[in-house]
Amino acid sequence: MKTVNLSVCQMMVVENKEDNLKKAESMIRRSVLENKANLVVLPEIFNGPYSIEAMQATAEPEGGPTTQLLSRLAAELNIVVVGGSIAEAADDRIYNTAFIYNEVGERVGRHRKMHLFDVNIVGGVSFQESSIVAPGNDVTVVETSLGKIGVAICYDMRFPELMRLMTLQGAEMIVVPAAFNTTTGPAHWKDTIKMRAVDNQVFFAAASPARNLASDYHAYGFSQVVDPWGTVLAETDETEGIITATLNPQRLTAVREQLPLLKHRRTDLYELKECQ
Ligand SMILES: O=C(O)CCC(=O)C(=O)O
Repeated sequence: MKTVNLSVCQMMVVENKEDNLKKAESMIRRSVLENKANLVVLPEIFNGPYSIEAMQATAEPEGGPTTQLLSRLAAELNIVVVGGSIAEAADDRIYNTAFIYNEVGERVGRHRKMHLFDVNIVGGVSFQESSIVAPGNDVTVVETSLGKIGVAICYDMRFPELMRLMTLQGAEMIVVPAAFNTTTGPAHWKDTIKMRAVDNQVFFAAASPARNLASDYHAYGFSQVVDPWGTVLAETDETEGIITATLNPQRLTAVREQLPLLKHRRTDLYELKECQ
């Protein structure tokens, strides 16, 4: 991989789609102009609220206004964009999808969330994502000019097998647009980010929306970028803002050489395989 300046835009997502697109555009521009980012990441479902009703209302196909904007900005600013995720209308279904664009605005990857957030936590959050969203079936590792980027969405990051598969497929950075909440966030967000980075010896960036108390779903916030040793390179609180970290490829090489976890796996005793 190359040296990467990664910015996470922890944007305040509101009801109105156009306002969200304007906000995403201005934060992507600021990431480049103020922080010299060459990789910019947005949060999960950034163009409308994270709710069943809103996802139905904001769903659009690839090539719609949201992906057009992301592609145009990637080309104009000469950056790689991991475009958070959107409700994608395709095949008469809705997917929760991240689109990834390169420096000439080409769509170089697409991740459809594989693990859907169907939970009922007593005294806390309840959500039935599968009541509207269909699951994706593909592990996503995107080859870019900056290096190999594994992309997953929110609840996907709780599944260590998926993170390891991406690592075995060459991911050097794992980027996760996410929207944990005020129940599971304080309990698990930072530990999960750290352990996925440490287990797989990758850079790990998790991008949340800012917390909007006017919406039904209270996102946790606290976006983070962590290095392959588990050191936090950048983090924030629950409010809107941009965080930026420099990812140094020598750090990844050094950690993997000095603590060779990936080489020490007992693949004679166990294996992780992709089922077709
Ligand atoms: O895993 C969690 O606690 C939160 C997951 C989530 O909010 C999501 O997948 O959108």
